[in-house]
Amino acid sequence: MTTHIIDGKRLADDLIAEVGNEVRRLAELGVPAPGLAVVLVGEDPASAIYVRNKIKRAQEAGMTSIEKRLPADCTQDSLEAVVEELNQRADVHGILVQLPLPKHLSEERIIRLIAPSKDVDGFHPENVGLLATGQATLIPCTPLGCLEMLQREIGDLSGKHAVIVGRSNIVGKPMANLLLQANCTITVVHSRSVNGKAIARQADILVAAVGVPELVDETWVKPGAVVIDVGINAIEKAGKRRLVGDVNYAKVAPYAKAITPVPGGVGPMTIACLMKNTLVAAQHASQSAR
Ligand SMILES: Nc1nc(=O)c2c([nH]1)NC[C@@H]1CN(c3ccc(C(=O)N[C@@H](CCC(=O)O)C(=O)O)cc3)C=[N+]21
Repeated sequence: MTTHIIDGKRLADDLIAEVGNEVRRLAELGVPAPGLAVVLVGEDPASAIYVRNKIKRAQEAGMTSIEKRLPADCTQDSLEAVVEELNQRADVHGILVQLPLPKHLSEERIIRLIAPSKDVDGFHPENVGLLATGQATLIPCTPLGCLEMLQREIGDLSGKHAVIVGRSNIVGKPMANLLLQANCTITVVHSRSVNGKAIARQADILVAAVGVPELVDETWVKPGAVVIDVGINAIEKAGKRRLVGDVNYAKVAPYAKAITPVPGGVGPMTIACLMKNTLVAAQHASQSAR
């Protein structure tokens, strides 16, 4: 059996090109360019790299982008003031506040403050509720990218047993809702599950989103499963920093029908879906302005 390696980088390039075409088509109709605002609190170098990447991709897709930086010790009020200003701005259609925030700030309050129509992460409780009831327009970027890859790989997902490892608000839970919408049978396993490995081994679709480097090895995987690795963990190996997923790629790949690599899998698709969501938010804004 040859394993298909899902090329997230190429799919992301394709998706961003599609978004770019739509942005240009809208420009010809006089619709202003979609605008994305990224808010970064603190100086974490990894976060700074992601933010730079998001800004670069937005420009590639013909969007405008602004970056707001606040010091790591900023107050809740000062961050809230930035979000409120972005909520008001007509040229900003998407707002992303890079998470996690420093401990002294309330993520929950910030997420609730972002206008739901500009919440391109899909984290606001209103958007979470719309996703859970099948009415979503802004769907969390990572699960959306995973769904896109699964549909390209498998086609119709109806009746497939999807096991999601991890229950975070940003990946595990929305992934479960999205795959349920796509008619999968869903199991979510997590740190308190009894024998999660045996459950994972029943999966046609296995999504690993726990943030534990290389947790999932071949003993977790049914031969022929499609494996999606959401983890992006920086580890030291032989004195060098490198990125690994939540899946032990070398051990799992020979058994999988298809698998996403790290890097070059879910990560680039997450950013492409952010661009897609920003376009969707801008389209809605221009429709409601008419
Ligand atoms: N409000 C919010 N929304 C997010 O979507 C969000 C966030 N906060 N905080 C941080 C995480 C992380 N994240 C990544 C996206 C793409 C790559 C990515 O493209 N990674 C490349 C590798 C990049 C490298 O080499 O370091 C890859 O997997 O191929 C990584 C990480 C989005 N996040």
